[in-house]
Amino acid sequence: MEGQELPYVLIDCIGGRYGVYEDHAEFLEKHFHLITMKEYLENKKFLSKKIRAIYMWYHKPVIKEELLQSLPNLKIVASSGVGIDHLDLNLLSRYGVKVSNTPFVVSTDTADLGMALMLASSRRLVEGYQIAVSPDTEYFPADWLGAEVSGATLGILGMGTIGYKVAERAKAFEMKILYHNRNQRNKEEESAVGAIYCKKIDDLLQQSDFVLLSVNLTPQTHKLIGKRELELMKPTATLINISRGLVVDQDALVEALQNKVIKAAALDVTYPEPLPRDHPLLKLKNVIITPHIGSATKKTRRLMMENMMESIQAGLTGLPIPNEVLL
Ligand SMILES: O=C(O)[C@H](O)CO
Repeated sequence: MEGQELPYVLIDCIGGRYGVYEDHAEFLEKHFHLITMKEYLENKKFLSKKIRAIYMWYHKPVIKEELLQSLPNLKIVASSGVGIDHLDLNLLSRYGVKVSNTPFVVSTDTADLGMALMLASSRRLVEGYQIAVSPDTEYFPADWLGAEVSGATLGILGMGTIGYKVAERAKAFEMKILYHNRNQRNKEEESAVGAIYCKKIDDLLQQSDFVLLSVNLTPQTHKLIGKRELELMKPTATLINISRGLVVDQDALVEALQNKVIKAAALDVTYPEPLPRDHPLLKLKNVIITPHIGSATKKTRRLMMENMMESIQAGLTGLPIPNEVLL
């Protein structure tokens, strides 16, 4: 409203790999007074009482207790994306700070990426590209074959919104779909996509040609896939991870890939991100890695920003917060 001061909202920075996009910042500045971390640190005395919300774009700024102590009027943290493993919800709740995320707008793109990774890995797109552009390689190497996706068995670990969207896509590829959910079995969704519920993860691992991880990272799913689980998979199977790197024991994965315990891996997430340049996963031919781009399309990132803006506005005016994350 005219004459009224815009609410002060803390962001990490504008621009760069994890910074708020410039066009998003331009839009947000119509509604908020954006303060970067740098500005905040330079003028802490004045700003600490002013800031009422944090706009947390790609897990930044990092929120530690010290920051919360210095922001007495902080009401809400709006976090981009669906995963909230980077937030200490108990700590935030102790400081009376509400949290929101953007779960629904990211699911379609993330599911698309899961399919893209499965297809790229099975049909060896990255290697194929290298063959096509390399002047020295034989153009159609005789024994250079991929594996078929259509008709193969896909095991989805974590049939939430993203997992379900992967299943819808896999159905169109005539795949046999298995799934496992720790907590709920959804019979309606299951029959809509023709998926078969596996009560035991082990059954899913043993039967799948592709195992796709779309679980949240929680203490229960931390390193859910380790040496034992990899050994249960078929030697011809591929592991696809669109959830969080820490859902997989990465050392065990490297070993399994080097020793051909499983055939391949296609990963949008690792730990750390990015991997150190000399990491063994970057040297293996049977691995495809993308830089955590599940939601990285123009439209989705814009929707995420709009969701976050709406949550902050609701949080600051006492209205119900869309996509509030409850403890
Ligand atoms: O959780 C998500 O939506 C993305 O992986 C970014 O954190």
